[in-house]
Parts: sequence; C-alpha cells; structure tokens
Amino acid sequence: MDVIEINHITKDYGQKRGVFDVCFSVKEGEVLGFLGPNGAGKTTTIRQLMGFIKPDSGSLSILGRDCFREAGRIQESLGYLPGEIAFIDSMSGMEFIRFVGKMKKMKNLGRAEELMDMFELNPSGKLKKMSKGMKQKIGIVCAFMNPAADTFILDEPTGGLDPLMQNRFVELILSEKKRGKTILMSSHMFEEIERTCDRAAIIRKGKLVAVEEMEKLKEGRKKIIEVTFREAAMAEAFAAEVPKASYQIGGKRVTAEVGKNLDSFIKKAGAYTVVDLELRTQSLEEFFMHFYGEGAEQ
Ligand SMILES: Nc1ncnc2c1ncn2[C@@H]1O[C@H](COP(=O)(O)OP(=O)(O)OP(=O)(O)O)[C@@H](O)[C@H]1O
Repeated sequence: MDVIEINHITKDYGQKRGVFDVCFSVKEGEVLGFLGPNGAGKTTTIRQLMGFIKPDSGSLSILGRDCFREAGRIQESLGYLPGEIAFIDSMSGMEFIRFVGKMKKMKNLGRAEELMDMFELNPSGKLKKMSKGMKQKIGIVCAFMNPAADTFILDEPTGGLDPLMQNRFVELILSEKKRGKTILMSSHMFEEIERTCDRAAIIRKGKLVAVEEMEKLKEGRKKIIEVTFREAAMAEAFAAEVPKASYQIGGKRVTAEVGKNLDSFIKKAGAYTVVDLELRTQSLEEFFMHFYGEGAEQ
C-alpha cells in the first residue's frame, strides 16, 4: 500500500524554478531517500506534503488524506523535521520540547527522554545559545517523540551532526523501520541513504529523473581499476589500447572503468610491467553524479 502519494505536482516559481510534474510514492514500511543537488526542488516538494504550500496542479496525499486540505489531521500521526527549524529563541531546549509535546497533545515525554539519551543531548540551555548540531538534535527529538506517529518526513535530517551522531541517526531510522514506520527523507549524505533506504527518488532541476531500488542502484555502480606501470611510456601505450581509460600525461598510472571487459583489460596490462594494481567500487556519490550531471534527462 502507498502511504505517501505525490501525483504529478507542479509548483512553478518562474524562471524554471520550482517542481514540474513530480510523481512518486512511498510504500507502507518503506524508507525512501529523496536526493538531488541544491535547489533541485526537494524542500519545495516536502513543503507541499506538509500542506504549507498548495501545488499549482496535481495532488498529494498521506494515508488517503489530501495534504493541503487535511494537513491538520495528517499531522496528528506525522513526524516532521524541517530543513531549517524556526525556534522560539528565548526558550530553553527543554521548554521547546515540552511546548511541541503539548501541541502534539502528548501525555508524557518518555520517548523524548529516550531520544535525548540516544543523541546525548542536554536541552537545558537557551536555544539561541545552542550550536547548529544541538538544534538539529532537538529537531530530531521533536520529529520522533510521538510514539503514535506512523509516517515521517525529514528534510536533511543530519545537517550539522558529527559522524558519531550521524551513526546514531542511522540506527534510529533502522529501528523505526523495524517498527513498520514509513519514512521519506531528503539528504545529501550518500552513506546514510545507502545504509537506510529501500529506494531512492532522484530530482534534478525540478524534475524527477529516477526512482530506483537501492539494491539496483548499488549493482549499477561501476568498478574502477587503477594500474601503475613501471614507465610512463608503458602507461601511455596501454591507455591508448583501452577505451574509457584515463591517463595523466607523464604519469605511470592508468585509471579505467571495468565491467565485463575485466579479463581483456588484465591481459592487455600484462603485456607491460605492472608495479601496482588497485580495484575499487564506484562510490554511491560518484554513481549519482551521472543522474545529477548534464544530459541526465535522457
Ligand atoms: N517561495 C519561493 N519563491 C520563489 N522561488 C522559490 C521559492 N521557494 C523555492 N524557490 C526556488 O525553487 C527551487 C527549488 O528550491 P528547493 O528549496 O526546493 O530546493 P532543494 O532541493 O530543497 O535544495 P537544497 O538542497 O539547497 O535545500 C530553487 O531554485 C529555489 O530558489
């Protein structure tokens, strides 16, 4: 069953800004990563899901309710983490968490306490004196504090968090996923997407360019081979024989993408004196650049 449905939405801000005919859905119990470069339209899409802005055309729904008309009802069982959180600066972190708890009509803050422990957050200080990372932790606590929430929408959830806390965040997502929660999250962090998501939706210049199973994206990554020869002349001669090989002028190293051609690549290299050989898999980030780059619409 699709929990979050985005049906051909367009929000046109002019000068090719906005989102155009975006269409995808998030299934029950799925974690979907929403990826794209700066200004691609991730936040614009998320704001429409939250009912903050109305699409020019198309529609969005969460659990069958229209995101714009029924935003209030939807939010009762939704956890939301905005990209930029508007805090009431005069409050302490704890006062803010209590305030959000009250808005969510929560009877106790047990889950919030657990999350504060998990993220090693001391919320007693004033918000205006808190670092970006601390504020982000407060945002995470507020987004996940309602145990009754079944759907989560997270806009750049780990912005400002250090690597240790990014790891805690990945653990939190995996545990919520185990509980069957449905999660849509936008991110620039390829590692956290790779570790948490079932599928990824990729947006570029306001248009969706791909929605793919994570496993399939991982399989699609190329292998990169780097061979170092004894002499630069050997590297040059070898690079000329291999399509898609890159060779730095004057260098001894040749870098190439390999797939089915691995065997012929090795045999050709074997005709020269090889002093070092390295094989690595393209990172997810390198792989996504192919969707982000020029000509990605094709
Ligand atoms: N209220 C608005 N009025 C005019 N243009 C807007 C408005 N909101 C967003 N835009 C433009 O729409 C485009 C998409 O912006 P959006 O914030 O959705 O991108 P994003 O993918 O979330 O990027 P980032 O990763 O930088 O947050 C940008 O060109 C932005 O300048």
